[in-house]
Amino acid sequence: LSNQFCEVRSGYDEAGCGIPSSSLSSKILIKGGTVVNAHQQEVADVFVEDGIIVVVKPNIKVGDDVYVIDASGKFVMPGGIDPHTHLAMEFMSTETIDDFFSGQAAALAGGTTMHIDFVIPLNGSLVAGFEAYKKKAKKSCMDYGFHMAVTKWDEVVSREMEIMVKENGINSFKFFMAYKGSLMINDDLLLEGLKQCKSLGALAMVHAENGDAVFEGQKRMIELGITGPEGHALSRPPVLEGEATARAIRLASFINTPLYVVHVMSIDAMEEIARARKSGQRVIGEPVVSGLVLDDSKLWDPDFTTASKYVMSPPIRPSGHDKALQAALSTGVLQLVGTDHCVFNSTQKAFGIDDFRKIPNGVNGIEERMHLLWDTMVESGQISVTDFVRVTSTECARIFNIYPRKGAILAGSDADIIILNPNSSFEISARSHHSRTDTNVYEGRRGKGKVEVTISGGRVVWENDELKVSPGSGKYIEMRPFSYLFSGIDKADASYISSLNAPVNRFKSST
Ligand SMILES: NC(=O)NCCC(=O)O
Ligand SMILES: [Zn+2]
Ligand SMILES: [Zn+2]
Repeated sequence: LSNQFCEVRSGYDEAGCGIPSSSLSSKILIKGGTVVNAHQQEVADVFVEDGIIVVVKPNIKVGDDVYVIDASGKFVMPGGIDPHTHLAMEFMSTETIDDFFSGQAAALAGGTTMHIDFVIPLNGSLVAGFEAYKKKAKKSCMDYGFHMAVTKWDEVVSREMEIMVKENGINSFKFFMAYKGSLMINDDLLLEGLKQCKSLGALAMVHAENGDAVFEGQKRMIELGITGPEGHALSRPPVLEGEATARAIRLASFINTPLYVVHVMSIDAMEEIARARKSGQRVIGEPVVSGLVLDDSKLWDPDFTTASKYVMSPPIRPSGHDKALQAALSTGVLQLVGTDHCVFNSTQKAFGIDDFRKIPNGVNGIEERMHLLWDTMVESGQISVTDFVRVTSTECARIFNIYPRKGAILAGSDADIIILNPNSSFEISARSHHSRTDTNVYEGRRGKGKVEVTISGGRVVWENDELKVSPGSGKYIEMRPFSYLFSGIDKADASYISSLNAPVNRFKSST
């Protein structure tokens, strides 16, 4: 029954959960673990009360009313923050199978304690989209925030962006450069959006693929009779991701505002980001776990259910891109890791059995991200344990301006904490995962390092392979504008203007 989870409403322990009710105590002491922050690691105890970390130091003494967890030999780390998810998203004529409860329950079982989901406007309206997502998120069992997509442009949308930032706790807007005919925007809109983001101190995010060229590529595949899942990848090659990434970077440079490139899947896109960052531009690159650990080979699998589960955009690339993205993450070219968790079950994927263009795009990852990254990056020696915390949690909190409330094990931070045993191991399967989908793109993967305990908002929600989660216990985390990425932008603008060396109104008549 390991893929079931107990729903616990505060105050009682449902029969069969198997977790001592003392773990529901509002006071927790984590003893003797190695506490890891992005800036340092040290052996210390962590004392939590009423959802907040109260003190971090060695040898804390407590009374009998405290639930004590022995973490010796294990790592005590900030819960993961997934910057990129789609729960209960209406997309490609269907809706993702994980909602804000099942997706978050899966996240908690894998050591992620906060995620930032993308609000999709309703008929272009940001306010209507926000209201709809607020309702969807009522069943949340962990903390969450929102990015907002912008899919059309007029004065109303421009004003709604301001309302989102000033009244609704949103500090990032996503522009889809692909999905022609649905979410896709053009350069004109992107420029307007970048300007408005800059003036509001909000971060512009892009899904970078050339949507017009993808449309052409899809026609080409269909004309060639390539209708299976491999046609998806062949219709949108890396060059189209590189082109759109370069274009978005140059437009952001022209406006002089920071840019965040979501789901960087190819060497082509990564190299554009590397070049821009080398020149001093503020560009953030987010690889997702599928791009880091998978290659495209399974798209050619003779079984449609198997092949179609790998369809996502941008596509999972041929072998070689994965290793290059790992290297870029370990050297700081890319800064944080998301999942783009956007799951459809095999029945939904089968909508595209005759035509890959109808396969709903998206893969799982919210439960698997922390384990796969630990195994792939830390166990292999590519990154340190402190870097693991940085790329899975702290950097996300900094970029979206919620650090050190989130992303740290410090006195005063929210008690979102995981305990990872480096000597234990994990195995991934759709039979045991907590997502509602019936397939898993990481099926059969095993690795070292296991999240044994997850504490969310000061409550033990995952222990002994059992989940104890309650709908409605998650909080909406408002995110303020003008993160560190905006510091100094005004000075750069001023020096740009003085560098123009062009007189104002030089030939304009004074009359
Ligand atoms: N990535 C994907 O295939 N589905 C989710 C929507 C998006 O992020 O583009
Ligand atoms: Zn996208
Ligand atoms: Zn996405």
